[in-house]
Amino acid sequence: MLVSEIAARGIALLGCGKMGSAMLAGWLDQGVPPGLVWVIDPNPSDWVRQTGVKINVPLPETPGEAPGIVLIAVKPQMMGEALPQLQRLGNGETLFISVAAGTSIATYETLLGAKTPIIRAMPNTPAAVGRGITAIIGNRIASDAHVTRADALLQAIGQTVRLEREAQMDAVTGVSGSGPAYVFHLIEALAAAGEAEGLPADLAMQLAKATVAGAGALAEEAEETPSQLRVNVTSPNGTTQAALEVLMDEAEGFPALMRRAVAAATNRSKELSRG
Ligand SMILES: NC(=O)C1=CN([C@@H]2O[C@H](COP(=O)(O)OP(=O)(O)OC[C@H]3O[C@@H](n4cnc5c(N)ncnc54)[C@H](OP(=O)(O)O)[C@@H]3O)[C@@H](O)[C@H]2O)C=CC1
Ligand SMILES: O=C(O)[C@@H]1CCC=N1
Repeated sequence: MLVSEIAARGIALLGCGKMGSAMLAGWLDQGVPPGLVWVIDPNPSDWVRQTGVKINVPLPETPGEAPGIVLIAVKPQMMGEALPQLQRLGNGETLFISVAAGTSIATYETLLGAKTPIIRAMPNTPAAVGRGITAIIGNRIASDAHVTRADALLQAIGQTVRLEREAQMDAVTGVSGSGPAYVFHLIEALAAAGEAEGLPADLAMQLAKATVAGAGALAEEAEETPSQLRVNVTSPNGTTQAALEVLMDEAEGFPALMRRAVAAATNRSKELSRG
């Protein structure tokens, strides 16, 4: 299904910051006419302003003319203030898709009505270059056709995966939603370590970025597992082995640290869901 077909009845984007803009860029790239997009955001960026979308224009009131899709991309903390203006589109023809972390389907059903088709989604920021991954799950009202439409719309910014249970969303947020930040921090730390070993800062950063980008591409494209790819780098008693003995330390190494980091993000997502 083409994104431009899905957008035929219009898309309203509530919140057009980093994530909303990444999605908007993906849709426009895929041929969605800007005139079919309503952006609701108090401070749209210069980029959003020059796209030609309708900005802070009242949505049509007439039944049948309301946007077919509302995509919610405000911070969870702003939801109480932002969402009520769209309440009248609940319990109707409009499909709601939310990318907000830690805002449960039940919260939307309370605000919009239990008969509203709702898709909860968790994307990540590589969406800005069309390389995101978004996990999705629908409420009981959402039909296969609704989920397929949401899936196709979110594929404009990368891969999608469908979840079996909403409860999985907290761990998904901890792994892929927040995950890009861990990788960016890895780049920072790798470059800083290179500098500490005497490399100039810009050279260390270039090496670190290209290494992470290249290893990521290889992990996605190669037939071998990441474990085998790691083994392929590691010569017996060589340099990599020396580093991995530090990184794989059971108590203080990378796996233990990552376990704690992902648990912290997952728990924060659960806390946000409780409100
Ligand atoms: N960034 C990320 O990596 C990811 C974010 N998410 C989720 O995406 C959502 C958006 O995050 P992100 O794009 O990073 O945040 P941003 O702050 O970049 O974007 C949110 C936008 O909403 C605007 N806004 C604030 N109040 C209102 C309102 N009342 N009505 C309409 N718009 C409003 C903000 O304007 P202003 O700046 O002027 O306040 C801003 O432009 C969040 O719920 C987050 O959990 C999900 C996955 C990954
Ligand atoms: O930090 C956050 O809360 C959001 C959700 C996932 C990534 N950013």
